[in-house]
Amino acid sequence: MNLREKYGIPQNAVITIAGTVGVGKSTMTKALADALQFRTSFENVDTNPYLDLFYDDFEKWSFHLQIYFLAERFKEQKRMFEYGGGFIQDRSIYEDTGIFAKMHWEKGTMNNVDYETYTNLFEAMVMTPYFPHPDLLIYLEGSIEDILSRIQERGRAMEQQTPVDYWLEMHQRYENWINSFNGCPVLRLNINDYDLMNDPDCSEQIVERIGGFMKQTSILRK
Ligand SMILES: Nc1ncnc2c1ncn2[C@@H]1O[C@H](COP(=O)(O)OP(=O)(O)O)[C@@H](O)[C@H]1O
Ligand SMILES: Nc1ncnc2c1ncn2[C@H]1C[C@H](O)[C@@H](COP(=O)(O)O)O1
Repeated sequence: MNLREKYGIPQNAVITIAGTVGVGKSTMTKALADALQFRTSFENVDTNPYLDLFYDDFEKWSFHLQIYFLAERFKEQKRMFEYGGGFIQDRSIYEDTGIFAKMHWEKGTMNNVDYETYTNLFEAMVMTPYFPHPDLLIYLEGSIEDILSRIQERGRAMEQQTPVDYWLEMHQRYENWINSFNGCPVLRLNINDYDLMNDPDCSEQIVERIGGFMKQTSILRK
């Protein structure tokens, strides 16, 4: 019996991994997809035509980048639906609007007209009964010190040159955002409570928690 069957996780489940930049979403996505034999849906940073430009000039490129991310995530949503689920997704679509677009608008690096155009489009596409929400959102949380050292260790040039205040603000916004998020069930995992790099049993422990949590939330929803 595989881990998915052992812990009663439905074959068609869609699990999305949320959390601030550098917290460990991609690493968790790979580990869970391997453990559950699920497909992955990644953000593709290397082929994103706006990301470098955006980090060089937030004001000029924030609208273009948000539209690009929205289109990419929507296409991924369609792909997951067409396969009939069974996916681990690296970052949820909700973070684009709830964290990034909102933060740039409030900081003045996205103007009012662009923000309104973007939010109207987002709501028309996502906030409808036709949009399938994930079965579970796993929220990865950790201290800002650990997250900054992970961003450093990963070494993406565009992120290294960004002032630390940007990451501090984002970290704070994530905490506020997740406390009021109600788009789907949320399981919080603290990055100090597992060690995907050195502990071979850790994936199974996480799958066990997911299975228990999904069982509990499906009973509560009945
Ligand atoms: N459980 C972990 N323990 C130690 N380092 C980790 C862990 N998960 C991720 N990392 C490291 O932290 C950095 C950021 O991880 P990544 O998965 O790319 O984050 P995200 O996708 O959230 O931006 C990478 O260098 C990765 O190797
Ligand atoms: N919606 C977004 N707006 C601005 N920047 C974004 C958005 N989504 C992702 N990003 C950036 C943040 C990182 O530099 C890369 C990849 O994110 P990661 O958390 O490392 O997977 O894209």
